[in-house]
Amino acid sequence: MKPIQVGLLGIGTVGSGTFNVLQRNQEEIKRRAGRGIEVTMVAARNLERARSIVGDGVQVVVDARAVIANPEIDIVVELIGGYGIAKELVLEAIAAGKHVVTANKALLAVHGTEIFAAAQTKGVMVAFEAAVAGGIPIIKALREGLTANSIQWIAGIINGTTNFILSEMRDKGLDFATVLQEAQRLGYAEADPTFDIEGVDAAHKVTLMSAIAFGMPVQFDRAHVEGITKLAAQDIKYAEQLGYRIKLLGITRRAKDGIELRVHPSLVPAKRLLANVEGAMNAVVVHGDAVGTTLYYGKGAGSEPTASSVIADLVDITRLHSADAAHRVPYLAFHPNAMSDLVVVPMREVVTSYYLRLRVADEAGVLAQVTGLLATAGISIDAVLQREADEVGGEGSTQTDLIILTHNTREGTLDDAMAQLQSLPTVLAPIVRIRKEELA
Ligand SMILES: NC(=O)C1=CN([C@@H]2O[C@H](COP(=O)(O)OP(=O)(O)OC[C@H]3O[C@@H](n4cnc5c(N)ncnc54)[C@H](O)[C@@H]3O)[C@@H](O)[C@H]2O)C=CC1
Ligand SMILES: N[C@@H](CC=O)C(=O)O
Ligand code: NA
Repeated sequence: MKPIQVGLLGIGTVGSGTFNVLQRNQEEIKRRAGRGIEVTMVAARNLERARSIVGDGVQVVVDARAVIANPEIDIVVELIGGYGIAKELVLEAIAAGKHVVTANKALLAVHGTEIFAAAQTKGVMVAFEAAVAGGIPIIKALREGLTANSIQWIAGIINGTTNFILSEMRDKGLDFATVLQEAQRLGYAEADPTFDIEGVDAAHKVTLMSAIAFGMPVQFDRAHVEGITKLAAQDIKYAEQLGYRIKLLGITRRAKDGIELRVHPSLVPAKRLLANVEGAMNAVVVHGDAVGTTLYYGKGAGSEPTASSVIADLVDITRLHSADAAHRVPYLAFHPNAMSDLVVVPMREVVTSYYLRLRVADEAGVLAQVTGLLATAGISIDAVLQREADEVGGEGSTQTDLIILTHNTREGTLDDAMAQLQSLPTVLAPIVRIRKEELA
């Protein structure tokens, strides 16, 4: 089947990430979508810069309307931002019968009602996973995974820029303006960063979540919006001393007489997971009546994390419009004829790091013997801890424990080295081995 053809409007931070990830993972994405997905046309302000990203095989134009007018384009991806030209282009794309994918939460939170109505009339999709919490699939979770629930409340850190600012100020003692500049340099901030620091961006996102969670129209104008600009450093410090962290939260909750919709700095107990979400990371807690509390965590901003969500929407649309209804959503995510015969790696070939505990004779040269043997096997050591003999076996003990953390190594290599260690006369008990995962 011919690849589905995509036109990108705007190729800045998110647009370039979208192009690059689609290129890099094209084969795998095709096997999931059941059909290739190709960017064939890009509208950009700076043609030279755009060409340096997409190369010669893609048509690059200044006029975004030329993309919409191209009958070959199936899906228009709006990555310009703002309420101005972006709104006109989205409505024109819908009117032209194109499906639309957008990361533009500002546009949807303010003009969503009009845009969704237009799309409904034309029978096209408007998908916006990237608009809320960047790379975290929170829209899909709310709309599909939690569909059985009466959602009770949602609370989240949904602006990466402000969370980054709060974290860096607290950890490094840096001042507000310096950290904001860094957030801009890293591509986290909105074109107008007051949207971030005054809580507007978070309010756009919580407005979209409230609509999906509670089945109500988007009502950004009703949201309470407070940012972090009035936060004083000493309050952050005092909160810390009381066992709290201050986070900018977006909250929406089913209340007795309606729905709460609010963004403001909040004290969160330091032991909560949300309190430990640092830097540009986002996290959303959703409480449903059936499932209870669930947590979604990941990168809420940046080029490729946001692109990850844009492309997920492209795959969704491609699947929904596949001719073969039985395969619209493959049972195992990949289409049955695109599965590959990958083997499961035997444990001896797995590469990870290890904690080893050796009960050894408390005599000179044992540590050197053990570490020497590991070095000969090519296993590099991350840390060593030798316990005092009397701590291990009581006063006058002749035994002690040697605890070793290794760097990554092949398990087979470690197995062989462990067998050698075990046979040393100075190793007095079976060696304890626990695998260690950094999970970063
Ligand atoms: N950067 C991020 O981490 C995230 C951004 N978003 C949203 O994604 C959208 C895009 O954001 P970024 O990529 O960060 O912005 P950006 O400023 O890096 O890119 C926007 C691009 O659109 C171009 N552009 C402006 N007017 C145009 C026109 N008429 N025709 C063609 N191109 C035009 C600009 O020259 C620029 O290259 C915004 O709605 C933003 O809120 C959403 C989630 C995360
Ligand atoms: N400016 C936003 C970008 C993602 O939506 C943020 O900082 O979270
Ligand atoms: Na998302």
